[in-house]
Amino acid sequence: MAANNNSDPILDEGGGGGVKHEAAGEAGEGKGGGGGAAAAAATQAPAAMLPRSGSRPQLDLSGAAIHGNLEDRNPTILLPNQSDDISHLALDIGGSLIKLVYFSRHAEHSSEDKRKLSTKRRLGMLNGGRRSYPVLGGRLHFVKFETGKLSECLDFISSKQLHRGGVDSPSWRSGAQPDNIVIKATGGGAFKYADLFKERLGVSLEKEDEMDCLVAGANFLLKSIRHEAFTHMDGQKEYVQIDQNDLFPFLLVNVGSGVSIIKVDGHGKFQRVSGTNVGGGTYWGLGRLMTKCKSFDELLELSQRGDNSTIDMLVGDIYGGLDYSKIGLSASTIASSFGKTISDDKELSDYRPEDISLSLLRMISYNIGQISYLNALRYGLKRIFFGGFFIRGHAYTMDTISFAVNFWSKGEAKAMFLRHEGFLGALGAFMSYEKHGLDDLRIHHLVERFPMGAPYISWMEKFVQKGTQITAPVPVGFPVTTGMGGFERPTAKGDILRSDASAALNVGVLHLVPTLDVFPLLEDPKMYEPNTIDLDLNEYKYWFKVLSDHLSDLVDKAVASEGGTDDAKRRGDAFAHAFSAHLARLMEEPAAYGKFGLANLLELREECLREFQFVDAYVSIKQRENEASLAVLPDLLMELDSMNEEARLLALIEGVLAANIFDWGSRACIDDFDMFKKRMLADKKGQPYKRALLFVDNSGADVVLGMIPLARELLRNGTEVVLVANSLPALNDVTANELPGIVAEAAKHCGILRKAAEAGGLIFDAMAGIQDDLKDEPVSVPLMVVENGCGSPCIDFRQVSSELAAAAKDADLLILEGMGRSLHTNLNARFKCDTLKLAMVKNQRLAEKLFNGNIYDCICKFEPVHLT
Ligand SMILES: Nc1ncnc2c1ncn2[C@@H]1O[C@H](COP(=O)(O)OP(=O)(O)OP(=O)(O)O)[C@@H](O)[C@H]1O
Ligand SMILES: CC(C)(CO)[C@@H](O)C(=O)NCCC(=O)O
Ligand SMILES: [Mn+2]
Repeated sequence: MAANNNSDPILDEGGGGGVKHEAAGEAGEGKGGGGGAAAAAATQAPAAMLPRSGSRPQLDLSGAAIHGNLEDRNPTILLPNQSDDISHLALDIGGSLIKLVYFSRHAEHSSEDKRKLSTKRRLGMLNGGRRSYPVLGGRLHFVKFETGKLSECLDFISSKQLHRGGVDSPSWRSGAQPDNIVIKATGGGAFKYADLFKERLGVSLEKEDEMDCLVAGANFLLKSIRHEAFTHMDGQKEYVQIDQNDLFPFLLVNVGSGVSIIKVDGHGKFQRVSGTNVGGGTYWGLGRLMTKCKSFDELLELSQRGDNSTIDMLVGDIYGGLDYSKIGLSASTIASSFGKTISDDKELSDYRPEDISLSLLRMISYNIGQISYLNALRYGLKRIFFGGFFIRGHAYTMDTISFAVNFWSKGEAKAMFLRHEGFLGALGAFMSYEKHGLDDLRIHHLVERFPMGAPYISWMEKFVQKGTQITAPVPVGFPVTTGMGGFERPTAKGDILRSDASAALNVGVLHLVPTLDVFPLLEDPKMYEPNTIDLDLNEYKYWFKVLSDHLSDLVDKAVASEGGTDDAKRRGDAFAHAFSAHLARLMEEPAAYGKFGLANLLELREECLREFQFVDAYVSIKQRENEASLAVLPDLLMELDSMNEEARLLALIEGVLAANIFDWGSRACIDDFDMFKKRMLADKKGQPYKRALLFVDNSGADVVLGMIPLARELLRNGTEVVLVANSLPALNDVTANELPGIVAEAAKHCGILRKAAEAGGLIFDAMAGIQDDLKDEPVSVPLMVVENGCGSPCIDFRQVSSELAAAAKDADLLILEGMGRSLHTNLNARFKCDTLKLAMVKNQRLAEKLFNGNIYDCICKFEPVHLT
């Protein structure tokens, strides 16, 4: 059988640039193959009815579309942009910046099709009411404006109608004037600008206490976002796993215009213990006066090229170049910030703005770090979280603060930073809306995405023009410490700081998905790590190249999948720019989006396609593959049925692996087949598996000639089979929407499949033209299809669909198939039931790295729970 017949167009080198049509035809010569490639009847739904996930959020398709079976009498019409009329917006109006957090919600797409309902009934999921989730599903967006440009902020709110619940809220569409809209607001501006909001937008600001909000926001982030907090030392960012049971007490330092220092003891339990008026406003204000910079970012950017030793008086300046080691001060330690400017008879204009900016930045950051440490010491606290927009994700600022904390506490206290640094107050204000129920959110309900702002077409054009600007490398300071208390000057990688437009690439949109669950069969969810290999810079470089090389091919496919129209081409262009921008961003800072693994990277690409409204780039390729494979299925089934049980099991597993290990000269790097066979055959007299979850991968030969025949064998043994497929398209992976159609087609050739599919609610009506193969033994166990909650070629078992979680409850066998789900992710994952991981390693580099093996080596890893 051809090695690449279940080729994954991106994950494998072997597969090349696309799904090989011929592969299914070639399958006949192999061990587990059938013959011929005559076209079978189309099995797939037209593109219009494709992905609809109940679990993961959907793209913002702008137009209405029919959902469900087109043949249905009353198909549901989706209004994808529709949202509810709840309060959507909260504000934090500070001395320097206005922060907005707003929520957009997608309507619950009512009618689920018959199949899904029947699956849910079978899985016991229909007993509760419709609103079984305490939290609303939707997205949280984060935006900021300068307080000095308040009217821009008002225009933004007004253009998006955020104060009325969003452009698509019913009240807005019906033109109803909301009479008494109340918006939660915190920060001084909630008092100062209340009248202006009333006047301009007709809304009342409901004031929430600033400190309450800061604490609520920080607690929420630390509780609910997996990679929120990180340390930053010597240019290295490291995410910190927060132990929920050991979070309090901590010190929260919010560095805004001024600095508030708060001791936090629990939810709503805190005390503002100190503060300092030397803060972000000081840096920006003094800096502006002294350097004539026009923006904060310009000032920060200058500092990256500065040398503070021309301005600061160093210990060495005082000690004739020597360290004062007796008290622990190196010659390069700043003895007195700006101290050098006293002795010179120089004017301000004689100093380089770069040097001034750096001196100021160091003075203020160091001072904040030191005061924070003293307060931590005062209350015996070990952890200090720093927020506020003064931090601005700037490496040098964070390093300086960390250095001060580390130096003065002799390593006892730890400075940590928050990805949503400046949004603590606004988030806290947002959380004070009770009806959002955000308190009930758990970590697995949140998915962070990094959209570029599509699908606003006019904006997209701008994006294409600006693409190069955004993708330009952005410098970050990588300061080097010099022993006792000193820093060398930062070495900048370039000369501009990430612009505010692309600063959106730091904080994504938070998707609240209450239907996601932790997979209940994970042995230890706390220890679970989906990604097999850490994406370090080297790995990034490799994947950057793979993904970049493949980009134009993907764009071609995507554009073709949308009919190749001008609009599709434009979107294709925009997608390419957007995805390249993401890659460039991650290359310069792999941890920019939180702790990012290969699974996240691959999902990012799929999400990016969706953002630019490419519903399913591989739709026609998948269709063609399925047809070709279905045409050879009857022959394969016949061949399989002529074998004895043992030979058949081997042929089935090889069929899934899509390789004849011997003919290909490849070996099995992990080969537990005999163990699996023993469990399946020898132990069979005892007890067959009760329920198997089969995680399927690619369309075409992979699913039709690999997984479906394997499913059939399990059914024949009396095992219930649940086929688990993607909720949303990803590459050529088969989706949960497509799979029932494929199974129904396959069932035309096989009584076992047909009976099981009927029992599982996959087939309702007696099908015309069915070939009733009476040789098949009768089975009554059902065959079901459930969605996995993902739109990625990989799977993260911490966040799966509630359907899958329900199906897992009675499962005693998992079969994970394909590189994405059983190699790139989950190779080392342990489950509470027997697990079979099947994959062919279609990537030389990975084969070497993981197994010291070769491309086309195979993995058949069986992990029984009771090794007896
Ligand atoms: N684009 C920007 N414009 C102005 N200041 C910025 C910008 N980006 C970062 N900053 C820094 O962030 C600081 C403001 O941070 P933040 O928004 O957390 O405080 P604030 O809420 O405005 O102030 P306060 O809480 O004291 O009222 C500024 O003083 C400046 O140092
Ligand atoms: C006045 C606030 C709380 C406004 O956000 C802030 O700017 C601040 O904490 N300033 C420092 C004031 C002080 O404690 O000295
Ligand atoms: Mn503030």
